[in-house]
Amino acid sequence: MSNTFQVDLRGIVDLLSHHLYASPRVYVRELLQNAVDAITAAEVPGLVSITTGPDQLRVTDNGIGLTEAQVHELLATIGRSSKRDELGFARHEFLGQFGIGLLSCFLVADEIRVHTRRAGAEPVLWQGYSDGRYSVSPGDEREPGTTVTLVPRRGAEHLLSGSTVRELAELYGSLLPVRVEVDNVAVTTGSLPWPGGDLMAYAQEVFGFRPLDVVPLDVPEAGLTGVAFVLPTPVNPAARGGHRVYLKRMLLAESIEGLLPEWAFFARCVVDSTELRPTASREALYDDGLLADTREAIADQLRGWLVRLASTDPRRLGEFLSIHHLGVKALALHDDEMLRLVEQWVPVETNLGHLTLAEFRERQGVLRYAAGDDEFRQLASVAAAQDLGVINGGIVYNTDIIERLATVDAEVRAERLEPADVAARFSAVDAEAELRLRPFLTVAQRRLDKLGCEVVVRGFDPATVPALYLVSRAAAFNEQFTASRDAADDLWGGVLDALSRTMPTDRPQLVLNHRNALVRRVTAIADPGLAGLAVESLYGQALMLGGHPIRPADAALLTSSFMGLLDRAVPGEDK
Ligand SMILES: Nc1ncnc2c1ncn2[C@@H]1O[C@H](COP(=O)(O)OP(=O)(O)OP(=O)(O)O)[C@@H](O)[C@H]1O
Repeated sequence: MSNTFQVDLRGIVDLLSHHLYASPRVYVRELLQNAVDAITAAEVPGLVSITTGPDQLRVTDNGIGLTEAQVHELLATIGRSSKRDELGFARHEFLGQFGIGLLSCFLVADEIRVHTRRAGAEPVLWQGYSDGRYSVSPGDEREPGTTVTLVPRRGAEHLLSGSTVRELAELYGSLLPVRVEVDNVAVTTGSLPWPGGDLMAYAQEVFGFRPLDVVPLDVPEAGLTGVAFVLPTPVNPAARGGHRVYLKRMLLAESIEGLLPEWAFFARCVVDSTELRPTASREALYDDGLLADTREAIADQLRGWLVRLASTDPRRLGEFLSIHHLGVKALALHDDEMLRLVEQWVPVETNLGHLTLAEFRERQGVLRYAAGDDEFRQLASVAAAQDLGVINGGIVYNTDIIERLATVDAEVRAERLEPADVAARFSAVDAEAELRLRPFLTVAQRRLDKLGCEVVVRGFDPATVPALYLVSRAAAFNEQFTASRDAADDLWGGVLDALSRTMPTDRPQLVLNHRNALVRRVTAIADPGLAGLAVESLYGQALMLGGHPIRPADAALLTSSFMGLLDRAVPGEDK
């Protein structure tokens, strides 16, 4: 036995309003679309005229109209559309295709009236109700075309008011190639705002900003033209910005995602396409191969813009990067194009001044970086004095970008600056001076032994730096390790003790600069007590200069050495 599906219209309308369309306001778009399609089918110079009033809304077109048979077939059959071919494919020239758009009127009205006439046929009046009934009767005499009348549902009157309808018709339809009037005033502009025109003003109007630059877009395979506006202020690349997309000049939505690759976060586009397809809700682009190709083509055009800027207008590129460098750098971590852009164009802080990574590599042969800001500050001037370039890897993403460059490009060498690299370039003091320093060094070493620090004297530039506290990575690990062992309970402490026997034992060093006049005077102090206090002070100063953590033992030492020096510096007798 074969039966036919029954359709519960209320259920379908509920489905549309709550699950398909984001807002009942889309009914204006659907009515406009049907009118424009009817005009396209009729191949006449068209006019869509919308009139509003307290009791009803009317949309009249001089399009192809419907015969009585078509009214039964098309208006009363959900999912039936005249805009698909025999094989069910959307016919290219039309906006609609799904055969459900008219139902959106039930989001705002309980009754839809369609008064229509096909040239050479009798006029027909179709009345459909949201409870699923419909009737067909002979219509009054009229010109070929169609008038759709909606009677507002109670509570939905504001959605059919003159001002709302005008706003919506303008929003969706302002670029349509067919003239559309609301209460006798045109809402259509008749032409696309690009390629000519005042696009700066246009961006201000639609997006509310004055772009840094305007990039024309053209993707013939998607029948796409438009513009990308480059944002004049920084944005978070993770916050997806939508694009304004028109399909066959009808607005799809103001905030469409997926049109640009993630790295192009700095652009907002307005485009019109004849080939891209909408989803059934007409609120998003259908995600197919054509959309992927289009995305790629737009990406190429934006990339081309960046490359062009680099060669023709570096000043503007600099401006662009100073606004968007954080986003560009963030994306450089997973996008090779952006990585190259950063390498070539984004200046980073180095101890040789601000340079791009490419410039730095050209001069130094290697991307040598200090992993943290503190490490950089401590070593920058000393390393520079030894002709050792170093990049501040402590600034956002720098270290990750440098390491990634070395991973993707075999030619690039990245090297983390080890304090030992700097120290290796220091010169030893001569044998005679060494001998003279010995008593001082013995005192100094005794004072700093309890802090696990080794004291050495070397000559290095700049002479203004009296002392450096150098911690190799192994020593830094050792320090942390000792701190956790001290804090651990017996069982865990035992495990850590056993481990410590397998660890390298190099200790942090306090390197006193023999070229520094003060240090030279300190090393010549005959009084061991005063020499000890001076070394402790230099130790404290070097710790702070390098931004090293001050442990409780260091703090105690700093206080006692300061008090000791003060005691000796201030004249007078204790009572
Ligand atoms: N103003 C009109 N003039 C002539 N025919 C119309 C008009 N409005 C609707 N129709 C006919 O009714 C059919 C159904 O319209 P409906 O809006 O439900 O779907 P559609 O436009 O085909 O597709 P979509 O769901 O994508 O909008 C259309 O295919 C068209 O044949």
